[in-house]
Amino acid sequence: MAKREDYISWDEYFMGVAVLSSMRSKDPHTQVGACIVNSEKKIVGVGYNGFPIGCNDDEVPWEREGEWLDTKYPYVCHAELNAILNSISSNLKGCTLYVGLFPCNECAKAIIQAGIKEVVYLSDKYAEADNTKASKWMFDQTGVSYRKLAFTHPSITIGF
Ligand SMILES: O=c1ccn([C@H]2C[C@H](O)[C@@H](COP(=O)(O)O)O2)c(=O)[nH]1
Ligand SMILES: [Zn+2]
Repeated sequence: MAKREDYISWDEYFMGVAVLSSMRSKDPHTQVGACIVNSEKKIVGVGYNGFPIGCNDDEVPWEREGEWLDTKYPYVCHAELNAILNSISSNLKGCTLYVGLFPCNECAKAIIQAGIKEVVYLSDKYAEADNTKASKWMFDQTGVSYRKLAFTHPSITIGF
């Protein structure tokens, strides 16, 4: 019997883990997941956007607009930062980060400082925002490559 031919690629597999992680997010507007992979194609960290451990999910706001302190923005911990902080390895040098949304400037700084060398993303919906432009400038300066996921499987179904 011949081997299966419709298996998913490594990129699809790791982005699939990132997307699955995003399904844990409680953000009603934008759910982001991230998956860090080392040079041996082993997953060393995953994360999603959410409030810090100990912050009550029911008390913190998920608003996007209004007084800054009454929005989610000062409190939410981004998927990429959570993946880095959750990592099982203290050394992320040369790793690739798969993420649903192009990293913001704060995450870009953490990615660079951690030694991650490649970012694979799904959506760049905030490409025109200054913080995304700053991320790309920093990645270009520091040799962190980035590319949009190329896929042959537009959807992956998980059933239980
Ligand atoms: O690099 C990033 C940028 C954003 N996020 C998170 C932070 C928020 O929970 C959402 C963005 O919310 P909007 O309502 O789309 O402004 O995405 C992230 O995890 N990583
Ligand atoms: Zn961020």
